[in-house]
Amino acid sequence: MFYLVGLGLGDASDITVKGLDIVKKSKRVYLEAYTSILTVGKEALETFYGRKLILADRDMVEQCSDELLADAEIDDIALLVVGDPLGATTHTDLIIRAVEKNIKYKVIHNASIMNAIGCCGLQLYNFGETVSIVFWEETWQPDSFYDKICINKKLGMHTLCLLDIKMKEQTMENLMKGRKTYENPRFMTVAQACQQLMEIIQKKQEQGEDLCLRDETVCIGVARVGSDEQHIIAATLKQLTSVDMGAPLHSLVIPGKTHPIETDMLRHFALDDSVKAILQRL
Ligand SMILES: C[S@@+](CC[C@H](N)C(=O)[O-])C[C@H]1O[C@@H](n2cnc3c(N)ncnc32)[C@H](O)[C@@H]1O
Repeated sequence: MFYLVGLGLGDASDITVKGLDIVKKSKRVYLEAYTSILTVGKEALETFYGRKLILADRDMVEQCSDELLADAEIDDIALLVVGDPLGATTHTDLIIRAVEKNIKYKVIHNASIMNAIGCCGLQLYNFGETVSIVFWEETWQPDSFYDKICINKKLGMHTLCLLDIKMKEQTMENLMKGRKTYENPRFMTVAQACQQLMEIIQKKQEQGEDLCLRDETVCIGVARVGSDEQHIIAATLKQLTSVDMGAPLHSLVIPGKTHPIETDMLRHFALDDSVKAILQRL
């Protein structure tokens, strides 16, 4: 059997009882560590699970699935994925390859950023399409995520923005060994995402386009959701460009039309009185 086991969002103890049983009994256990991270490294997971884990990089999962799935017809093989195995990260390609090899599979679900984002006070029912904000390079500065945010906003829907992770192989290994020396840029911060959004707004303004986002639009930055160090700040887009949300992972939420209860919750996370005043007028 091939198991995809979700690890949740916080630390080693967020695995489900069912997931832990599978980890303990599986012949090989891989840890997918390139799409997301926990606040603890591989060693802490190994100590908690009481067994060794094999690091699975993007190449192994996407190009060398034969190696990963080897003997899964007869033995139990598990792939651990931070969050939910099918939340935001699509591991469906791996499932398709298992099915094509006549390997049975099971998904053990867990909390995902896709549902835990409810912690910011906005109703999950009212979210539109999730977008990814990628690191800009000198010659590659895509802004299609802005258009999607505008489509959601026009429909009154909130947007969850997942922020880019650029990981070198060595970086991943260091991280998984629990070394918390995060070089920049590796995990996009809320401030970096807001900076890129401000640049897009400025460009659109110069081109005379209608704007769906402004410097003073209240947005919500979240960091390390689901961990003991979870941090949530509601502030204007401009303010968020200089707010330090601390260690990764970060996400950004752009509210659409807010219900009074949602606004009440946002007020609890307001950076200062000026943000509370804007929320009061929504
Ligand atoms: C590609 S998604 C992987 C999602 C994961 N499989 C899940 O179900 O949560 C990774 C992105 O989600 C966001 N993210 C994941 N976990 C997070 C957390 N605990 N706090 C804040 N953002 C998080 C970050 O923007 C990160 O770059």
